[in-house]
Amino acid sequence: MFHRLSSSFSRSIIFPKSRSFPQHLRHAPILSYSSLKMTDTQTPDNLKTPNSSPIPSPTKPETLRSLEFQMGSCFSVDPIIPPPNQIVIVISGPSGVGKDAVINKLREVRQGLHFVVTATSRPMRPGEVDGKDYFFVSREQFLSMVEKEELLEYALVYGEYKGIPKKQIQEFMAKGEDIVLRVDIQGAQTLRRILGSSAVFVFIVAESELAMVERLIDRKTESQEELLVRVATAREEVRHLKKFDYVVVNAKGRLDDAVNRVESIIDAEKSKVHQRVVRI
Ligand SMILES: Nc1ncnc2c1ncn2[C@@H]1O[C@H](COP(=O)(O)OP(=O)(O)OP(=O)(O)O)[C@@H](O)[C@H]1O
Repeated sequence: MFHRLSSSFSRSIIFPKSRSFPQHLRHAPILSYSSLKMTDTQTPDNLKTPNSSPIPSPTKPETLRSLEFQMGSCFSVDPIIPPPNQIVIVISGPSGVGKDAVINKLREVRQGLHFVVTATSRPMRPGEVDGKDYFFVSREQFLSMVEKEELLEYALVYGEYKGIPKKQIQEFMAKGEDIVLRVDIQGAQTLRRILGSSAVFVFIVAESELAMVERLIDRKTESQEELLVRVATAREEVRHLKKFDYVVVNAKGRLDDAVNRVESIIDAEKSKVHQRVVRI
């Protein structure tokens, strides 16, 4: 290193021909051999002068200017890589695995995400809030949205319509937010056809079938008949796992772990060299 520096500095300096090289740097101090920082103990004997005064070290700005001069251009303050693209993350899984629980927690702990509010024709459950949990609309209103092509995807789920309003996604992506969609397996399949690999698909599972069924029973929002349909459907739905990009286990009492895992997926996606590009 020492040899390379000293020999290059001892040669005459040729000004770069680049037009971009700023005028003021043409007069910038050039680091010479004598200005290289070197403590007395490191100085070779044959270079020591009697009663030599301490050699002043170049300041940081001087070093920078000198390096810029030798590189032939100024160092840019622009980011080396552009900011990551916004992502669309689709969270799905069988009924009762805890999709809403994961999403509600994610909402609390992570900034910069927009959780798309799905439109549905199903009646409100106790504790649900219109515009927060879902946009509750009549069947007629829902079908009118379908006709006007205002929905990215829609489906008839357990006898009720559910659909994703396109405008909401476009608006929040324009604001720089990442989009979280919460859909059932049927919806995820349709979204995969529409969005392909431009979106990230995450499958939430319970640790076991029994745990999932117990959660549904404990939730006390379905009748015995409805429970049977959901459980039978869930058993079939687990087979769709292979069409997803990631799987997250939401084990009993371990909701935070599941949410951390989803956050890690978002972080990994944001760090991808080849970013996904979503157009809706
Ligand atoms: N990790 C967990 N440990 C214990 N209970 C949980 C956990 N995750 C969710 N639950 C509970 O399980 C029940 C079902 O969860 P949730 O409603 O979020 O499921 P879901 O997948 O959104 O269901 P659906 O698709 O039917 O709407 C809820 O009562 C919820 O509080």
